[in-house]
Amino acid sequence: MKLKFTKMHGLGNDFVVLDGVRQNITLTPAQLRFLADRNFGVGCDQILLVEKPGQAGVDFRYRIFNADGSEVEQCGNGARCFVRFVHEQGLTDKREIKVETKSGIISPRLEADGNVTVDMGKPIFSPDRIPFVSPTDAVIQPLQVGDQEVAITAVSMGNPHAVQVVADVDTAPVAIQGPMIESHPRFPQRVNAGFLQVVDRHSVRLRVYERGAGETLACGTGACAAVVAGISRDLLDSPVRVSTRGGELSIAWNGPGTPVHMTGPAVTVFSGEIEL
Ligand SMILES: N[C@H](CCC[C@H](N)C(=O)O)C(=O)O
Repeated sequence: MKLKFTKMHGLGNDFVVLDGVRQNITLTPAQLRFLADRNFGVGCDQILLVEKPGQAGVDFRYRIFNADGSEVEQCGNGARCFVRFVHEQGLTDKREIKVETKSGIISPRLEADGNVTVDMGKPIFSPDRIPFVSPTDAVIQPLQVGDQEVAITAVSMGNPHAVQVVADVDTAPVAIQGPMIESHPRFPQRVNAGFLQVVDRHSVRLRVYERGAGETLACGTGACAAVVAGISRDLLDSPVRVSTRGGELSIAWNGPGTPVHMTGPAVTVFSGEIEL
């Protein structure tokens, strides 16, 4: 099967984007892993599949697959690339669209300056989806990681995140603790592991060891989860500039019961075809 694809990235978190509206696409986990393979395939952190919506009042459905072939609930950098893709492909002329994901509806908007703002929906504390009640209820919990006990805040942006505060992201044990937290028994669906350095109340540095992909240059939902965790622990005030290895995101959140808004770039690199 010849498959058309477009290679995109959001701050270096890179994607193979597939038009499942004009192409009938069903991919096995092995085919997904092949597409994501940086030596034998195209290479990416996630595959994004654009489909017709499954419900009224929504413009598209958006399915997200990690490089390991697992399907997940949400992808923030991908949402920004998604809206640029459907616009560039002529699948819509709207600048703001409603998109159905596995974890709910998000609304990405193409800004005049070329950036994209996404209403990422409301955060939920702890991947057990325990509803967030008040700042003091932010779930700060000890997690035994090898011979270390780390204090994490569990936040769901539709997908699960375990965020810990570190003194310096450059020296944080991301390569060691990342995989151990990702597959920790505390998180039966596995988890994305965030390492957050507070620079001041409106700026942070962040590294994320992503579930199903390893450390990426940026993680959109990870930036949302880190800012929500930081604000809930009274370390940050909205809006927050999040510096990742791939560049900067701006995240705004006005507290419990309100959605998180993320603003950042989305870049199309090239389009191609691959024989599957
Ligand atoms: N690895 C994530 C999915 C991709 C999220 C990330 N690329 C983003 O920009 O939010 C997970 O398994 O939940």
